Amino acid sequence: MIQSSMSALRPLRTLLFGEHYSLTRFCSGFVSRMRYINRLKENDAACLSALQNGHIFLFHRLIPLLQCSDPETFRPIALTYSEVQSVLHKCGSDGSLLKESILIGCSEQNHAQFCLDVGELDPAAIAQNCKGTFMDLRKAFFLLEGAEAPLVAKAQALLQWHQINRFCGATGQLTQRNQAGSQRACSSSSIVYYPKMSPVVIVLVSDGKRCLLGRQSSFPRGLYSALAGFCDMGETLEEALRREVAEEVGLEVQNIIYSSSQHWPFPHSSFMLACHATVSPAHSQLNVDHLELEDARWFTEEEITCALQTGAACRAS
Ligand SMILES: NC(=O)C1=CN([C@@H]2O[C@H](COP(=O)(O)OP(=O)(O)OC[C@H]3O[C@@H](n4cnc5c(N)ncnc54)[C@H](O)[C@@H]3O)[C@@H](O)[C@H]2O)C=CC1
Ligand SMILES: [Mg+2]
Repeated sequence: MIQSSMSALRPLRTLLFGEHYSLTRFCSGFVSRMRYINRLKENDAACLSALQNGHIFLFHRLIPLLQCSDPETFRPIALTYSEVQSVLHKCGSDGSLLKESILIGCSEQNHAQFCLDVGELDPAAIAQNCKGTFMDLRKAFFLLEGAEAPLVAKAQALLQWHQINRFCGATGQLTQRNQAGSQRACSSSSIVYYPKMSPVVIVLVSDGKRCLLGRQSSFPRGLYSALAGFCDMGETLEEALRREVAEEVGLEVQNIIYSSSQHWPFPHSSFMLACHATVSPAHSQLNVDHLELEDARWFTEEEITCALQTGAACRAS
């Protein structure tokens, strides 16, 4: 009975996951990778050994080292420990810098992944030795392969967090990081600091036919975006969303629906929580706070589709 129901499932499995699908491997691969990363965060010796067998992504003053396969596609360069050691030697460093690498993940091939900022060394020499280019993440972000953009963003965010959290806020003493770089601790106050993200709500408000987009004066010309704002201490997601929309465009929204979330590295790690919300057409008159937004407008679906298709600036009629 069990056997026959299992074999009945086989075509569906193949359809969903391909010929080489194996339930055991599929589940345990993810679980074991997550447990492995967790163990490396807690065990300095294991983390150091993983670094020696892992892959390292280089940054120079928070700018990632990338390889351009064609003008439209960039990839971060995964180097082995010995490759980085050799590049550092060629650039006049003794290689001790390698211990400052920070754990960022684990590849599907079970290689621990690290990032390292070589900010004290000559970027041109590093780039030449690695056959890559240091490229500002804001420019490269949308040209990176889908799965690699979050990894590079996470690496940059962690490197930045370490650079600006070297001292304990209570004692002013230098803090010490663990080998993985997943925390910093002050030996005087015993405070442990963890990498921080600021929660931000981003909301697409609709009146049933149109949706509301706004722009800050700092945005590139012609760029409009869904409204966004930082959550205040003590607020729920819904309270932050209602307050931000009220502050920025003077509307009271209803029917808040959570959609998805994303880490956003610029300028200092935000945790973006995306929602949809509505206002009734009778209450859609905008009262824009021009201290916060340069402009906000209602856009029709056709206007947005047209702007997305042409890549042109989204302009209201
Ligand atoms: N449509 C948008 O505005 C988009 C925003 N983002 C991200 O969301 C973030 C928040 O959006 P904004 O409209 O700028 O926020 P906002 O509407 O809350 O205004 C920013 C102001 O909030 C204050 N603030 C409160 N908590 C803060 C914190 N933890 N960190 C920094 N400032 C804080 C500061 O005075 C700052 O000038 C942006 O920094 C950006 O990274 C991303 C995509 C689109
Ligand atoms: Mg805002």
